[in-house]
Amino acid sequence: MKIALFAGDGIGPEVIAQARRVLETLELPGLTLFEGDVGAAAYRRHGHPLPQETLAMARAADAVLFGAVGDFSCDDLPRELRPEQAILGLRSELGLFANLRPAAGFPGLEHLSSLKPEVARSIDLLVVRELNGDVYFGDKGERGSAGGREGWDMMSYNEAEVRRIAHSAFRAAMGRGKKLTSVDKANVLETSRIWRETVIEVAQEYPEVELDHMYVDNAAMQLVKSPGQFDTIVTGNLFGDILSDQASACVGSIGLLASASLGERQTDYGTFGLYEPIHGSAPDIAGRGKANPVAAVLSLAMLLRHSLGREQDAARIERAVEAILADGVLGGDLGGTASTGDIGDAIVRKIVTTS
Ligand SMILES: NC(=O)c1ccc[n+]([C@@H]2O[C@H](COP(=O)([O-])OP(=O)(O)OC[C@H]3O[C@@H](n4cnc5c(N)ncnc54)[C@H](O)[C@@H]3O)[C@@H](O)[C@H]2O)c1
Ligand SMILES: CC(C)[C@H](C(=O)O)[C@@H](O)C(=O)O
Ligand SMILES: [Mg+2]
Repeated sequence: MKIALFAGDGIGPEVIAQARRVLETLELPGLTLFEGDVGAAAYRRHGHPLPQETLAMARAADAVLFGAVGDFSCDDLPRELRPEQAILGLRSELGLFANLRPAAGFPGLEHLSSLKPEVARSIDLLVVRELNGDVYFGDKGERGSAGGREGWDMMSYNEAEVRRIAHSAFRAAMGRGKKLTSVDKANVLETSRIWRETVIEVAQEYPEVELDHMYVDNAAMQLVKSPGQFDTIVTGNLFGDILSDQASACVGSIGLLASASLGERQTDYGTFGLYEPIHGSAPDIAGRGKANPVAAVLSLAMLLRHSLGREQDAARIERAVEAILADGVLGGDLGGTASTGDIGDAIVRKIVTTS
């Protein structure tokens, strides 16, 4: 079993260090870890945010655990050299089109949500975000116009792209509450019209799943008004990016939400995937022990479940995280005083003492 660790920039290395400690606590037999450079760190060392060696390491691994990329010092670089291209490049080069972003309340943390506790308590949803298409990967550029320089980004989805993410979402919904909400902007966008029609077509193959459709503006509103109505949400790359950050504040903090990015490649142990917190490199708190490592640790749990077939180890980690949060081991993002290392310590201790 091979796991590639790409820590990246800002708080990436801080949270990945804690996830690594948790992984090492499990003492999995036959596990090899590799470390690769991504993001601004890779740009400084190799002149590129996603060096060929890193991509090759990802391809040779059974799974990738990713921290975060992004550094304001790189804001003026051409787009293809910006740190964010590392994660975008990995997602597209590795064919990771299905991004699973679960958001569920943690018992005892309801009062720390941005919502009323009784509303926060009802959250248990999964955002299935398409990750290889949309305005992210369409043609883009800058051109002259009567109004001065004009930036443009092409938004598109074809039926094949929508069909494969719809299948992923319907399958995910089958394993959950059998309710799927497709989020689009079909009242305005042609892209969304094709999206909606294709999702309806795929739905024929999943008669047990109740499907509904919601415009993204309404979905953003419903997510804070009554998030308990959502079970599984399927949406495009851009809408999924935005709604998942919003869902994290409904749960309590962006430092809590994990993600899995999956494609079609199967390994000896499961489905190849890349796992990362939904948050970024958080330059405002980087290097000060203030980052919440829970999202990275829960991303490790998802990795063990989906890519290594180790459900019991995944569940052990998730139980430990829930327990330490209920015990009140909270970082600054949740109004507490625990440092990144304190939270990692508490998770490791909980795993060891409850096994
Ligand atoms: N997948 C990724 O690597 C990824 C994801 C999002 C943003 N980014 C990049 O990260 C950089 C910063 O972007 P941003 O500020 O918009 O988003 P961000 O997610 O890095 O931070 C948003 C806010 O949440 C806080 N936060 C984030 N993670 C936290 C954690 N684990 N614990 C406590 N607080 C946390 C930050 O301090 C900040 O106030 C940019 O360069 C952006 O492109 C990368
Ligand atoms: C860093 C950026 C390219 C990325 C995205 O937009 O997908 C991030 O916001 C995320 O959610 O993983
Ligand atoms: Mg994002």
